[in-house]
Order: sequence, then C-alpha cells, then structure tokens
Amino acid sequence: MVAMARKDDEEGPADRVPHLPWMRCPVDIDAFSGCPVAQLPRLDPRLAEALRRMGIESFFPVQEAAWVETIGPGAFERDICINSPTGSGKTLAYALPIVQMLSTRKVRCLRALVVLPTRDLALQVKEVFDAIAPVVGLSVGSAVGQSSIADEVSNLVMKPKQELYPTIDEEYVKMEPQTKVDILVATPGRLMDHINMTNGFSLEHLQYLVIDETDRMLREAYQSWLPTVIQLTLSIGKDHSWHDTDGKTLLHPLTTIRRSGVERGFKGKCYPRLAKIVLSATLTQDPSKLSQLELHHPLLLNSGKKRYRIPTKLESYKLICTSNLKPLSLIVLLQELQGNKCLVFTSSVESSHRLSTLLGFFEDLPFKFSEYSRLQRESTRRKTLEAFKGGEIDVLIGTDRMARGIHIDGLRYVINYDMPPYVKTYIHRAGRTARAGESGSCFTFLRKHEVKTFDKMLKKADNASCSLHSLPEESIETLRPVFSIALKKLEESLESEAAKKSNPGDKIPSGSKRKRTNQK
Ligand SMILES: Nc1ncnc2c1ncn2[C@@H]1O[C@H](COP(=O)(O)OP(=O)(O)OP(=O)(O)O)[C@@H](O)[C@H]1O
Repeated sequence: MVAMARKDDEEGPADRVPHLPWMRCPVDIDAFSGCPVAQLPRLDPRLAEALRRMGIESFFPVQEAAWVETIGPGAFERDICINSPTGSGKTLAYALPIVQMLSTRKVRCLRALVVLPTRDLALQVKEVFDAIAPVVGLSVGSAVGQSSIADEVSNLVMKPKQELYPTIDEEYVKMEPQTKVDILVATPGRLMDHINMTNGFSLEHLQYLVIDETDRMLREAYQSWLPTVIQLTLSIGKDHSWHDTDGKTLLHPLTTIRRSGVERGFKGKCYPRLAKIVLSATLTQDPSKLSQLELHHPLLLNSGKKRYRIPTKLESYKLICTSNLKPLSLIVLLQELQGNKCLVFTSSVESSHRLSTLLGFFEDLPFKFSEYSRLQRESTRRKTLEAFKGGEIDVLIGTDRMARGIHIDGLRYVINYDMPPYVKTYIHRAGRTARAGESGSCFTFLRKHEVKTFDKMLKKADNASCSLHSLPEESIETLRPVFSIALKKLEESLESEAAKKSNPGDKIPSGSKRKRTNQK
C-alpha cells in the first residue's frame, strides 16, 4: 500500500489535476519578470547593498513572487508552498523575506529555522544567510553535525549576562542558557539532538519554519522531527511563568505569548502563528504527505504548466549503448567534454565504486575524476567536493546523494550513467547544471529496451525534449584492448577488497590495491 502510494506520487500523469483545491489555483511565478534590486518595494537598503556585494543586480521571478506574498500585500498571512525549477533561486526567495522581517527584532531568540536533508546542502544555505543576515544585526547558526556536539552547543547557546538580570546569584545560577542565534539552519538529526539534549535550546519563539527539498524531507522520519518541531512551537496553555525571589510569578522577558487564534479566524491555531515556507523543484501533490506539514491556508507558487519543469537552458541528450560498452562510451563522452566539470550519476554506491575503480585502471585519461559516495569518510567527501568546486577534479562519480540542491559554479555537464528511475530523479540530477539562467547539458546512457520508458518519463516535465547523441565508433574501438586488461584488474581489486572485509587483519597485496581516483 505504501509502495503504491509512492509510485503514484512519483509517476502519476503529468497533467493530473491536484486533489487539493488550493493546489489548483496557484500564483503563476512565470507572470513575474524579476525586478531590479533597487526597485523591490520595502527592501531594507542594507540588504540591497549586501545583495549587490553578492553580485545580484535583479531578482529572479520566484524571488519576486515570494516577496509579494511575504513582505508585500500577502504579508505572510498564508503558509507558502513553492514549486519552482532547480537553480531558479529558491534559497534567496525565502532567506530574504525572513531576514527582512527579523531585521527589526529587539531581542535575540531563535526565530527562524530552516531544515534541509543533508549537511552539504544546509551549509550551502547557511552561506546565503551569512551573506545577508549580519548586515541587519542578525546571527545565523548551524546544527548539521559538522563539528562536535559540544562545539555546536557553545555556538548556539550561552548563559545570559548577569547584569541584565538583577536577581540574586542563586537565581542567576539556575537560569537556563539562551540562544546566540536568530536563524538556525539544520539537518533533522542534529536538530533532534539539540532539542533532546541542549540546555537552553528552545523553539518556543520560532516565527518562521522553512522546509527546503520538502518532498525529500517528508520521507525523512528521523525521530519524528517534523511533528516534534511543530509541537514545540505550540505553546498555548503552557506555563510561561518565571518566578522572582519573592515567589511572585513574572513573565520571562523573552517569552513569546501565543494565544488561541480564534479571534483571528483560525480556530485551534496559535497567534502569532508559526509561518511556514516549503519548497522543492518537485513538490509533492499527495494530500496525505502534505497534511504532515499542518499548513495554514496554504498558497502555492508554481512555475510551468506541467507538474514538473526542466530549466529552460538545459539540453537533454540520450546515448544508446549496450551494458558492456557503457564504461568505454563514458570515457569517450568525457573526452569529448574536454575536462569541463561534470557529474556522473550511477544507481548505487557499489556501481559508483566499481566504475571509478575501473576508470582508475586506464592510464593517461585526459580528465581527473574521483568517487564521491557515502562509503567514504565525511572528511574525504568534503575535501573531494572542495577539490571539484576548485577545479582540481573534473569529474565526480556518485549517486543521488549529489543530486539534491547542491550548487557548483561552472558545472556545465551531468551524465546519467544509469537511467534515473523517476522523472523527479532526472530533474534533480540534471538540475545540477543549467542553473541561475546558465546553459548546461544532461546526457543519459540507455540500453535499447529502456528508451521507451525514458521518453515516456521525460514527457512528464515541461521543456523536456531529448535528442540522440552518438559517439565515434573508432574512439570506442581504440580503447577496447585496455578495457579487457582494466576489467581483469577490476575483478582482482574487488575480490581483494571483499577478502579484506571478511578478514580485516589481512594485508591487501600491494599490486591489487584499489585506486578510486586518478587525482595527482
Ligand atoms: N537574483 C539572482 N541573481 C543572480 N544569481 C542568483 C540570484 N538568485 C540566486 N542566484 C544564484 O543562483 C544559484 C541557484 O540558486 P539556488 O541554489 O537558490 O537554487 P534552487 O532553486 O534552490 O535550486 P535547487 O532546487 O536545485 O535547490 C545560486 O548560485 C545563487 O547564488
């Protein structure tokens, strides 16, 4: 039953009318042209200046549309759901209104929480907040597990200054630490660690909750993070009392009092309510999944006519070849791409490992490649990604872990070494290129029998025409002799790895040590 629901959500017809009435009448993002920074109404001049320093001269349509519904006439009255293509600028679409709204806050409390599925993605989003929030006096923190929990705690909370609280020492000692950040970017795991264990970490004052990559996040049930977060922000009926030395009950000076919202016309909800923004390039339409978000009069901001949309400047190509020639065809294609940055997606970590080990047995390849997978240590992965961003590696080979949200400047090419199983997967993989109005290409290797399924799948997205790309036969033939030797070495290498796994004490013979990268 669960499997069927997932398949239906991923694979339903492209033009199916959404079940939820509010999804049927979205705000059309494409009706916005994206105005110059100087013309955005009510934008704090300090933020305008920060944006200019970031090289942003005008806004993208999704950013203008979101501004209208938050700072503009929409005034954050409704929760916002954004369905807009990869690379269309969704991060700034939520970061800017939140920072602008909080720029007038008087007391520091944790008021905005942004949750993302992976650490890399969370750190990328934090960079955007870091570029704009400090200019209006806001502090941004992260809870992503990049450093030890103790370091994270010391960056997030501190004991309040004693002189601000003229109570006797004993009372001060009992006081809980308070937050050091206004905005927190987190992954669900570390967020739950702080909720459960960090003294003084509180979501009581939260005003904004952003769930980026929403469809992916709704599959992330980690310790029921979503219901926990929502529950912790509801403080109706909670005892806010704070006792002074005479035992009199005072309100804690930082308490956000959420009252029942009946008089504001939203029965059963609190006021001020927690405003939510949820986003994806492939937002789910499944009512049962969306209901977990407990959205308040949701408003959909949508781009394109079909359910999914591929970036306008993305060119899609398919290459048809047999399984046994796929590695050679990949090498020839990578040679054609002439050392330009490229991501290669496989269907599993094993497949990525196999492929990169095999490529390691080809001498003198004219590109530098590396494996990027969860089989590697976090620190190795981070270094690899940095090297790729910095241009020391041309090709990264990995799985769908690299497919969500990651932005790499100058990335022109994506290759699906294995066919993506769903149109959503195609969109996120291909969406690592052709971002922010740049052009890019996505190549997909297919076996003959996969072509029909693939073509049908792509029809579910706007702008998804796909031409055939052929590789020169003679280039493939030239590589064949080396290929046979490389295959033999690959088998030996995998065997010795397997042996090492089953007998961790044994040394691998030096000749068969695996080589996952050809980095110098
Ligand atoms: N107004 C703008 N002008 C120029 N560049 C921009 C603007 N807004 C965002 N960008 C750049 O566009 C790139 C893509 O933005 P972002 O990562 O927010 O896209 P996204 O829609 O969240 O993509 P995905 O769905 O893949 O996560 C970033 O490098 C960002 O710096």
